Amino acid sequence: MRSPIPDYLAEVLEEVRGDERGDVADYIPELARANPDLTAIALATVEGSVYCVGEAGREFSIQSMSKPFTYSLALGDQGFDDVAARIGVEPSGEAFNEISLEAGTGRPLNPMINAGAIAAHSLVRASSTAERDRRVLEHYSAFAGRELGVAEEVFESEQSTGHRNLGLGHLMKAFGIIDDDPVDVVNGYIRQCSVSVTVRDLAHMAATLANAGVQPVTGERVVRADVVRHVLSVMTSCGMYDAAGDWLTTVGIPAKSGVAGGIIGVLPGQVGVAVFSPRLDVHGNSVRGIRVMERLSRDLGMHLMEATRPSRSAIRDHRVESVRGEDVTVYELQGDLVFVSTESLIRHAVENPPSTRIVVFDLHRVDEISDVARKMSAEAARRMKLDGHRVVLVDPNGVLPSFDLGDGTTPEYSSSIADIDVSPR
Ligand SMILES: NC(=O)CC[C@H](N)C(=O)O
Repeated sequence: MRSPIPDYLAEVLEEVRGDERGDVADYIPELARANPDLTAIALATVEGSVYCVGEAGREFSIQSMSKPFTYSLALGDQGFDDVAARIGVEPSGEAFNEISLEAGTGRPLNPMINAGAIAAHSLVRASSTAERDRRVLEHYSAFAGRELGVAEEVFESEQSTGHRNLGLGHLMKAFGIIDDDPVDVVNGYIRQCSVSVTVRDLAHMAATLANAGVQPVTGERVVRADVVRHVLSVMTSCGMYDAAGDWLTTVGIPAKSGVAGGIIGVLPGQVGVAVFSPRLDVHGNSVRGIRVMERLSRDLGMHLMEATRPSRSAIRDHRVESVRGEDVTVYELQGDLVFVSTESLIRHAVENPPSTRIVVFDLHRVDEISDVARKMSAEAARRMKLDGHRVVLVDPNGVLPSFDLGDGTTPEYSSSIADIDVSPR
């Protein structure tokens, strides 16, 4: 069988190919030379598979899609508080290159507009500009899972016309937001924007964010999960500049666009997608790219705010079973235990208190137990013990390693229900 997924993506691509609205960016001379008809889509999963259609091997500059990745490096280097002292997390509702800084402090509103991205670049720890450039490039490469390079002609082209960004750099230096030489910092920022990527690279980079910071193919942990959560939050509220609200309602996933025509989107826990097509709308976002994202969101059920069926019930079966002559209550659990599914389990046990001495939680069909679910079940188990029950866990896959019930004791484990020790204690 041939996978239907590339065929589906090809159909989406064909649907937008004829759309000739918008113009390629021309304020960076090198970008004005782009072929406006190129279009490519890539989708990469958190399991490492990737599907590409269109001109997917074509390299183009990452531009502003670099911003979340540099921000993640700065957050890892400096910590949340020190970064927040210099860069806000509020949507600006303004164009990406707006010359606007917070009144009084000179702090850029967020790291997705140029001002904030320049400040974030300056916060990447390094003892020289060359080292900073190298660390940034290595960081992006780790996300992509291959060694990336800089398109020197794009760098030089933007450097020769980057007066607005230089202006922002000087302003922020005057406000003490950046410590280093503003010309060096802005050059470094322009260099990061000039890194060459394909949609395939970008999809893997986005999938690494979707995978809580672990590159799905190489298995490398590139950033901490708490950093990813922070970055995705800021992408959600600020990633599409003055179109962020419209984007969140229609597409509904954290995303970032670049003026070379790329857009990345991240569906946490599932996929990273990337689109490339150089014609831009007035906000500087790819026209065809937006249409592709809208369609994928609709077809693939990607909108984050989709009120889906509540997590599946945790209880697959609740029965009383006889083990060598003794009745035991068995709760057979399933799926991922998160707050709501554990709540429903506890509620069920409160409303229908087990009548047997031994109560068994059979976890062999449970995939994962979240932190809060583990704490809730430990407390519930402790209370069941206080009510006079013996609580036994059947956990052949080791999803719930031994833990303190909160009273200095640990739970009892059994390899199977049939093996439970029913002798009186
Ligand atoms: N939106 C963008 O992609 C802008 C990036 C570009 N390098 C700039 O600073 O103007």
